Amino acid sequence: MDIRCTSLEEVRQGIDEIDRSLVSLLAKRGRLVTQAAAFKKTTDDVRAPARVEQVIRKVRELANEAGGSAEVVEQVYRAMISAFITEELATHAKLANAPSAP
Ligand SMILES: O=C(O)C(=O)C[C@]1(C(=O)O)C=C[C@@H](O)C=C1
Repeated sequence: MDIRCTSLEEVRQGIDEIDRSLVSLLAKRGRLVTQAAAFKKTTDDVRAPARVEQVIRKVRELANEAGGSAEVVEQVYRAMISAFITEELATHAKLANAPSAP
């Protein structure tokens, strides 16, 4: 059960606390996405549109189960994955240009 806030300050304290957790989880997710680049051959593999749609379907379900907005969660996830794809493409390009081990 969510705590009922009695002031805007209390609301913002709650939001700040959640942001701390979210940013930490985003950093952790980012490190996993970076590792994914090493397992992919082409830039199409990096973009993996079918996987993106699978993730979106899943997080919409999770949002509904949690009593949140599936629309908001989808928008947030599409923006987030787009940023991670940019980062993963950069990692993929670096790996492709790196000299291979003897
Ligand atoms: O699942 C992958 O293959 C990933 O690289 C992760 C991820 C994601 O952020 O969820 C990122 C890039 C792809 O477009 C698909 C999904």
